[in-house]
Amino acid sequence: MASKQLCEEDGSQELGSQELGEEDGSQEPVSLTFSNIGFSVKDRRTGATVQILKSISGTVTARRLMVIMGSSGAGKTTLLDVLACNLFGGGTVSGEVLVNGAPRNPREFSQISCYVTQRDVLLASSTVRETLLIAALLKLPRTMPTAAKVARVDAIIADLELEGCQHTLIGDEVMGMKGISGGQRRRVSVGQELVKSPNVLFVDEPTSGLDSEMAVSLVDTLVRLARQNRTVCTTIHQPNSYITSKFDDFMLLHAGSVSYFGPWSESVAYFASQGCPCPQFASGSILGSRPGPLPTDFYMATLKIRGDELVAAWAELEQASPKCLAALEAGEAAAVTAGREAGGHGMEEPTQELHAAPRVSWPYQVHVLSGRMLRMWWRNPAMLVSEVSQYAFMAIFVGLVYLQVSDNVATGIHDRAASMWVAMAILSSTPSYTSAVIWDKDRLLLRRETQQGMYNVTAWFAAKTATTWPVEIVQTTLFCVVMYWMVGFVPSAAAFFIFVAVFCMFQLTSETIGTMCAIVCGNATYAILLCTFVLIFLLSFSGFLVSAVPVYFRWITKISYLTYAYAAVIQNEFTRIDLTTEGGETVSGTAVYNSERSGSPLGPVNNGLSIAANMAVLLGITFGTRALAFVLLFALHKLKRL
Ligand SMILES: Nc1ncnc2c1ncn2[C@@H]1O[C@H](COP(=O)(O)OP(=O)(O)OP(=O)(O)O)[C@@H](O)[C@H]1O
Repeated sequence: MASKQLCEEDGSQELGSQELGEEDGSQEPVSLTFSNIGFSVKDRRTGATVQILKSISGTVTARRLMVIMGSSGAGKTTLLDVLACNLFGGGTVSGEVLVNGAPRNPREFSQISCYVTQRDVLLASSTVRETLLIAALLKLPRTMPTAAKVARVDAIIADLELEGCQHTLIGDEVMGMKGISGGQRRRVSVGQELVKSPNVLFVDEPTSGLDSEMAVSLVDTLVRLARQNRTVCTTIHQPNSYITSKFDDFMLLHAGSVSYFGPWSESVAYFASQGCPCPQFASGSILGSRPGPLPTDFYMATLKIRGDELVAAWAELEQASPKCLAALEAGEAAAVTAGREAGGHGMEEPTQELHAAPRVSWPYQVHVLSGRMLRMWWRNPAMLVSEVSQYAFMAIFVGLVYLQVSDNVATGIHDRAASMWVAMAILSSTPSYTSAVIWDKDRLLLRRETQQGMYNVTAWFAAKTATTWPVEIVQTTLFCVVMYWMVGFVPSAAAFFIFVAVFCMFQLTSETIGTMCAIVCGNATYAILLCTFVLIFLLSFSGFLVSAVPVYFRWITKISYLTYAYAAVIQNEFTRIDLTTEGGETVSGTAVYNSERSGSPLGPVNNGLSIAANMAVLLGITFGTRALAFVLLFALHKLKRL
């Protein structure tokens, strides 16, 4: 019943043909032909080339469900990655992929195709409904009314039987957020892709983690989608007999090569012709009346024993005659007739012009993403509380160590300077490490969703900055409020606000440095190592230690944000206070800062710039590093190295 709903919707019956018509206009039958596909990577240890896919050829046709099977490690996912233009992390692809007979344009192809990957990459803090709604809001054309987008989400929820958990969080056990089950996650991933009603749908192991009833229902959905003029290619693990009865075309891989490709219905006869009769169908089977293994189970078992032989036989056959392609063409004609008889879409001539629907505007992308990022904070109060209490605890710690510093020259100078230095050491490491760890989760979601064409990487970065920076500023302000008054710095509103402003810029820069390290390294462990190295480097070459820095490293003090931040807060404090000696003599703090008094320890800190000038440079560094982080992100995203 629910399934019917989705079909009707896709047939533009329910939601207004105007809006969907626009989208369906691009829903032309697409056939994907690939020949001699190879994929190789370099072995990290030996440097030798490892051939993962070897000369794979085939066709995926509209209205037919194409299933790729093979043992674990046979190359199914890699083949889907190649066909879906979803390769990350290097490797060399060879061969040719044609879309409706014309060379594939990856950009255009990504707009008409969708890929449900094996691993579900979903935002833990969103509910099922929100996840699908955000996909609909960002993926569907801007000309489509929001009500129609919501209606489509409703239809998908019904079709994938997610009504019962639509308001449940996706969740993440590692984060301590209880959420939906593994099977429900799989369905949400498929639903995210169905939102755009793609022409071509790649699905990697859609049934893994599902019970058999749900697996059948999902495969039924894929068949239905195929019959609606779509090209559907999927890998499936351990299908039951009901599921195999739905297969149209079938490719069997063994160690990166094809051992059979053609209509599913002909596979039994083909294996029999190679001396491997499937017991279930063999006449005079020794199994008698007992049911034999399913053909798929039999093929997998046979490949284990005679895999190389079957691969060689198939290669020979392919060279001799393109039998499989001819068979597929025959199969396609049958499917079209079946589609007509079933009252499906009328047959349209395949076209080579693939139209992309206009995407939603950039500000709208930022708006939707910002909302989602903000929700993440209040949906996960434990995370918010732990962040805030962490800063409060650190501030109390510094405050207690340097509680109410004296105005005595002997200790007052040192304690003020040291407390600020310790605060900066804390506010350089904490936010940078946190952002490096968070990036690890963000990266996968960003990669997946930009690959799905949901939004631009620029929109994500703008939303991230717009939502993270206010939280960072609140945390730093809290830190400063507690520490400033506990340590007993000069009781002046102007001095306090300058102190807060400098520390906020300092903290934002530290956070960006952590993000940059994470973007470059690609994982949190290496990012934290790199971050530690960078921060130690910058801390060692700034402040008190400047005079000890070798001449050839002096340039580092000039670019270190610590130099300017420290000079600003020290100057802000010392130029407003007077200190006293043991003998009761009054010493001006300004004189101490300007080293007009012999033995002043602040000489190396004074960089000759005013407070305003130091703050201006710090502001420039804050925005400069942010811009640099964006350039890095953008470049690695373009190079598919995220
Ligand atoms: N970038 C890569 N670098 C090194 N090896 C790779 C790379 N990509 C894939 N492989 C290797 O290629 C082989 C095929 O991997 P693939 O994920 O395509 O297999 P699969 O058939 O989908 O397996 P499964 O069913 O277990 O998911 C595996 O041995 C895998 O380790």
